[in-house]
Amino acid sequence: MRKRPVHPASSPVPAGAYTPGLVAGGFVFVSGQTAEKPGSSDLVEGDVKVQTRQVLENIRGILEAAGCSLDDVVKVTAHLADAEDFDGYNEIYRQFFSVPFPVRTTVQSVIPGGSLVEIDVIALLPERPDR
Ligand SMILES: CC(=[NH2+])C(=O)[O-]
Repeated sequence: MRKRPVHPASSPVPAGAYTPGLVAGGFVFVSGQTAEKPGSSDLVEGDVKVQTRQVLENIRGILEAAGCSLDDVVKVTAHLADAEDFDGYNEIYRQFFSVPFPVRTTVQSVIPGGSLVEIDVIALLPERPDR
């Protein structure tokens, strides 16, 4: 299969016409994740730190279901509803990634649904002879 969908039961229920993750061409592409609780479409309650942690846990679950981890992430795009939240978001982000950090873009955006943060990533799948 040229595109393998990744949709673990633990990931939030997609709120639109997208798949949580797609494996293609040796990469895992993860859709923008908001701070929804696992298996739900309800947002976790809390500030940008709480929400960033939830978003990154959601991304971790999708990557693990695809066969890789946060250590394999090469590209991150993050949207903050309020640029003033940058420091709180960045503090939590640093707890999930280590040097060499993925390349990253962080912008302020209008995020539908009320999440304070939305993040999408691209990760490299570890090489395996059967893939
Ligand atoms: C939440 C999301 N990824 C979307 O595109 O609606």
